[in-house]
Amino acid sequence: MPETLAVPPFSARIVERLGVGPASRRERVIHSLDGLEDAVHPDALTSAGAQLWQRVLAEVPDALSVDFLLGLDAGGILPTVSLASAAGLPYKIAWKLRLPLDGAVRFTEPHAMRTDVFAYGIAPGQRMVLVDDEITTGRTLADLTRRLREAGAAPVAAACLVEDTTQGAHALLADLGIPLIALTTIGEER
Ligand SMILES: O=P(O)(O)OC[C@H]1O[C@H](OP(=O)(O)OP(=O)(O)O)[C@H](O)[C@@H]1O
Repeated sequence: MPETLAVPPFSARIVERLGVGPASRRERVIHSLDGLEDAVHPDALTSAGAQLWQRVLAEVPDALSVDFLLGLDAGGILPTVSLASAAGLPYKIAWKLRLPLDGAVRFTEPHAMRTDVFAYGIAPGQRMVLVDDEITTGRTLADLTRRLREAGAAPVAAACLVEDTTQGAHALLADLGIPLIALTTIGEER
């Protein structure tokens, strides 16, 4: 019996991609289907955040010293809140919304209908862990990483609930010096 991880249904794209990879991998994330018909117990959210934070700390011990978590609108919001709660760290959300605020870090989500995303209130020297619900190509987090660095900030790692390992995200982010830590994966084992 494979380990079942609590992954509330934050993104329709996760559900769409459950057909990727061997059945044993699907069983590990099948819990994400629970929320399509049944209400999700809040313990699932708490558990997902706690498990993911333990994995982040195992790979990036200095993650505890970051200034905040930076999550992505929209699917990344709930995992960011649950991870921040587990970590005891503050969080910010990068919004798909242009607001009349100075100094926004603008980055691109290539596949989205609204491609422009804005991280507000980023200051030089700030360190952060990036958070999203599911990572497919990794191109969104790669562009965010580059733009944050241009602004003088320092992303140190990325955390997600589900990584599709067929799309090269791990290698793309590793090339940028960003370890990608996933609660679970779909697709082939790395
Ligand atoms: O690894 P990538 O290929 O860059 O894709 C990852 C992004 O795709 C999803 O967002 P999406 O816009 O599909 O949904 P959302 O707005 O509901 O978060 C997901 O939440 C990530 O932000």
